[in-house]
Amino acid sequence: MSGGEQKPERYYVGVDVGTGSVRAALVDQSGVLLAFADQPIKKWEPQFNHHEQSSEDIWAACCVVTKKVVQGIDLNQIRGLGFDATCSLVVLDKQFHPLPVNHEEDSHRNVIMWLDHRAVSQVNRINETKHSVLQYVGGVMSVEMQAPKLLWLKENLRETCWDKAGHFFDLPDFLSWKATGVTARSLCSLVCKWTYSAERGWDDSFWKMIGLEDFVADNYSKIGNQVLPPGASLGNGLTPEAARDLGLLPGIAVAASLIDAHAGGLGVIGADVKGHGLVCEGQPVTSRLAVICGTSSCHMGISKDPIFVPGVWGPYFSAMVPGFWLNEGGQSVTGKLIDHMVEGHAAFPELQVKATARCQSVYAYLNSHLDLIKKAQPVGFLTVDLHVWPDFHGNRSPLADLTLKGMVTGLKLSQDLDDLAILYLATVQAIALGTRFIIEAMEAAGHSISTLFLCGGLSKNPLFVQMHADVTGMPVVLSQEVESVLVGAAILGACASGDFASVQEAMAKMSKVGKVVFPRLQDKKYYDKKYQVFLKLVEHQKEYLAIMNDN
Ligand SMILES: Nc1ncnc2c1ncn2[C@@H]1O[C@H](COP(=O)(O)OP(=O)(O)O)[C@@H](O)[C@H]1O
Ligand SMILES: O=C(CO)[C@H](O)[C@H](O)COP(=O)(O)O
Repeated sequence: MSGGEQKPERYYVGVDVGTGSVRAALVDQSGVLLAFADQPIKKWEPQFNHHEQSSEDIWAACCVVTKKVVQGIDLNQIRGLGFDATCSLVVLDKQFHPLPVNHEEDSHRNVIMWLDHRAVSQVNRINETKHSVLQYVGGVMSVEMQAPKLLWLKENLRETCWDKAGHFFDLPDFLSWKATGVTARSLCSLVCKWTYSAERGWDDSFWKMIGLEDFVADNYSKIGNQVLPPGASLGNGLTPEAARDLGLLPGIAVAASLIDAHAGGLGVIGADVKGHGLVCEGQPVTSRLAVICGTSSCHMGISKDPIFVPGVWGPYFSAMVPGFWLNEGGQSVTGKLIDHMVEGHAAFPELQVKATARCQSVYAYLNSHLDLIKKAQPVGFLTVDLHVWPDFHGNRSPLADLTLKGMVTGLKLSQDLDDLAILYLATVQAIALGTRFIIEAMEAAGHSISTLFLCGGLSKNPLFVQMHADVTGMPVVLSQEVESVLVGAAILGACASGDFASVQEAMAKMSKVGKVVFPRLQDKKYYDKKYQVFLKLVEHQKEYLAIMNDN
């Protein structure tokens, strides 16, 4: 806790539910984190591509971390509470009790996680309709969105789940309901994951066409017919029951929520960049791309007018920054891919022992190991003959092809630590090359991006950050607060409290530039060649498929 007599008197609590853990922070009016706590959450993978969680487990973790960050604080000084979360699907019955989303009928597991790919046949059928709502999700609906998952539940768990269901929530909206008892949904979740339009509302013809006419018949009461902008104050604020659970006072303002990537965007994109030598200083905010890198990476670009980017989600109106359109590019697994590559390598046990002996994370150890083996050359040059295509969980953007697979070329008959470190480097580079691929698609459609604003767990990795700068040729801005997603959640609480007149005002006051990492332009030629190979990899993958499918 920071001391001093000038302590601001108004605090906000931000709660961020990621894929692997729940985090909370106590944040002051200038966006400084005064306390932080985190807690892992449970995940189940009962079969390949099925990923489930428990809303009760998640809420319990929210309570643990919130109680921790407000310890020792005069609770009267806490003015507002904001939640963000992954865009997972929570299913409750008519009495708001959890319903099973699995064949095992385990009602504890009532959340289909965002990365769950069970609804492939459903999403293919939805895309075949070519309905006009698909224009607003990049032209192709993702299996990670809610409509295919809902259809899967109707087709596969009719009696045990679908017929009993009373409420389908996006996880961010579940949390605000739990805190306030208000079932209103956030415009962010409904627009980005449920095909709701900020201008036109629900499109009856879409739900009828895909076989979910049930929602139309009951006026969308199960998926939300009251919609509020993120940061709007909900009902009478925190209920006495939720206040007891969270260790806060009843009645404090609770905001309509955001999806986690969008909260990260709010936490970083509005910062005052004066004095950092950044080209975006003289440019509109639309020249900034927020990249939120955790289990997945999300590339959030805003525009004054709608921009249709094939394979990039959106354009979504007012889903992140009010009054702006949002395009959201993404890579479904990034942090998860790095962990997969590192943990699956034969030298991982040796890495763990050595990193533990030095009291380092495995990533910090690998980064210093790469520095040792690179000798005089730049570290990135160690992968001259090792290339990775990172779509181990399909391509979210800009190809929007969930059938794509990962590729590695340049393997040797070696399984030592050097080999692991270089494979890790090639994976990090592949993720950065994927970001470049997304940026090029966004620019080809009309965006003009000059600067990246990175946050999320992977932004703590200096190699990941430098590779994003080198591969894209753009400066990367890191925020003063590493946990910028939590600043975004706190901005919501601050807006709900009425202490700021608008989300824009809160963003300008609460997000701050920390460090800027510039690209090593002298290495540009090398990364241009790596990018050329990168694009060839997917071309070749498609060729292999065509050969194998040829009768
Ligand atoms: N200190 C660190 N150094 C390097 N990478 C890290 C660090 N902490 C987390 N990561 C990476 O970030 C990922 C998780 O990011 P996080 O934002 O916590 O995810 P989520 O929000 O999805 O729960 C992990 O998969 C890991 O690869
Ligand atoms: O779809 C998304 C945002 O629209 C995110 O990928 C999803 O919410 C998971 O986020 P994270 O990788 O931070 O856990």
